[in-house]
Amino acid sequence: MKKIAVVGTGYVGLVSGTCFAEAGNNVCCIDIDVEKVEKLRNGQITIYEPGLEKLFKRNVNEGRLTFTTNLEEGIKGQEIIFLALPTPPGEDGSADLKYILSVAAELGKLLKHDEFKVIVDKSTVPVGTADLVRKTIIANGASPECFDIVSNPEFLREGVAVDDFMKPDRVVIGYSNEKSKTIMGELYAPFVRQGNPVYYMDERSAELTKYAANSFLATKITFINEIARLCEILGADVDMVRLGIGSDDRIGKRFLFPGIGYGGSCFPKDVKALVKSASDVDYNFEILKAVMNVNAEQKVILIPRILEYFGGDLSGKTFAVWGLAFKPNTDDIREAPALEIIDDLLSKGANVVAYDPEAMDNVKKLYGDKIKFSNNQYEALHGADALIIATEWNEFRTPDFDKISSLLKNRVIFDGRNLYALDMMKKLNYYYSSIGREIIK
Ligand SMILES: NC(=O)c1ccc[n+]([C@@H]2O[C@H](COP(=O)([O-])OP(=O)(O)OC[C@H]3O[C@@H](n4cnc5c(N)ncnc54)[C@H](O)[C@@H]3O)[C@@H](O)[C@H]2O)c1
Ligand SMILES: O=c1ccn([C@@H]2O[C@H](COP(=O)(O)OP(=O)(O)O[C@H]3O[C@H](CO)[C@@H](O)[C@H](O)[C@H]3O)[C@@H](O)[C@H]2O)c(=O)[nH]1
Repeated sequence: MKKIAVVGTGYVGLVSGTCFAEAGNNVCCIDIDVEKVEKLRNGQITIYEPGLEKLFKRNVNEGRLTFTTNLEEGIKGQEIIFLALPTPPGEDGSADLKYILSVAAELGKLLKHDEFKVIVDKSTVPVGTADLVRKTIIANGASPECFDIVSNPEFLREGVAVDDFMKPDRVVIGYSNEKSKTIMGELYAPFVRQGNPVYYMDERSAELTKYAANSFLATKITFINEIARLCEILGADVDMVRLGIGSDDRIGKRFLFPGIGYGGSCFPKDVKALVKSASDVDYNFEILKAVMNVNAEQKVILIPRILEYFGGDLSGKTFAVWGLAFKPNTDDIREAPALEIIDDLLSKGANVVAYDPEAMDNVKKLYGDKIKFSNNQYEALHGADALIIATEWNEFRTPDFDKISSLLKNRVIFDGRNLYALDMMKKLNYYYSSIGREIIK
């Protein structure tokens, strides 16, 4: 059993804190957001993540998982301190380290000379941050003997975060001190029983591993999105091409689904930050610059198609939008393609009625009454001129097409996630435009 503090109780902090507690550790999560901590203390979960609530409630009830807003109280007696703080893009695209460094400065004042604590960067941070955190802590009064820094990037995906955390493909630990390596190895032992590796490496390699992983996956998605564009021009079907290449182990089937671009809180900001890190050392990361440009176009690739279908004028038209979250099984709308599509439609004078199983509350906070929200996927279709599918929630995969046809003004679907078979859409007599496939007219 380890005694752990997790500073920052957002997505990563809450998932990792809960999963560490589930493995029998004593975990105190710290956040400056008073309202959030109050809810969590009362056993109320603050994010939608399948499978998390049950573990969260069990560990809160059994006293292994506690919450506070007070850093000093939260780290008291804890041997490992995780930093799960935001690293949003700054104005120049670089990861903004203000949250990490302000907590590091506070820790410098709080660390006691007669205790040893391992301070772990769980946030996604640029190469050199471990050094910077170490220097900041020392500059604020802590002696170098009373702490060590470890870089332990997190690879969980939203929507399947509990599984990703409990059974990680790999754990990456960047360290410079044998004592910390042993402590981290003991902490992760229950999570790597599946035989998956723990890679121990230097801190700088661990920091770069995280950016390289996300940037590679964003590149893979962007590659298939460009193949999809080519398929449309050449009359090929991207879903066939995807299967044809994905069954080669060297390429792999995963993360090869074409769509309306990658979004979320990680890929967009991490690709941008790696390009900036590279340019800071005079390296021009050309592939990633292209990835960013292609993805920006991909997010709104449906708009010219919609315009063309409606003869260039969307004013007064009403669009039903299914899916607002950046991907299914989450309520997260950060950098969601749906929002860019909605903004574009509104700017062209169209009306939007949206439905998402989990993300509507978050969108309401941003849009107020600029768009309408419906109680279920079918209600959104009443009198709409077309349906736009932006997120591949399971419940959109096999809908009642009779119902859709009776509710929509026209049988028109723009599908950003390739949910339906072309043959079926032909039979149902729809105008159906998807990504990298024939348009059914
Ligand atoms: N979301 C993901 O799926 C994911 C996965 C892997 C890695 N990451 C990385 O993990 C880091 C955290 O991401 P997130 O999505 O959990 O962020 P988040 O925005 O959901 O949560 C961050 C939390 O930190 C809190 N906070 C801010 N300043 C604080 C302070 N001084 N003291 C205590 N708490 C403070 C905020 O109130 C918030 O609750 C980022 O670097 C991100 O890139 C995220
Ligand atoms: O074949 C695919 C797979 C994903 N996406 C899109 O890519 C984005 C990101 O998806 P996903 O990676 O599943 O979600 P995240 O929760 O953002 O997870 C990514 O970002 C996290 C934060 O760094 C990392 O920890 C994870 O390993 C990494 O997968 C979403 O918009 C998806 O719609 C596609 O378009 N096609």
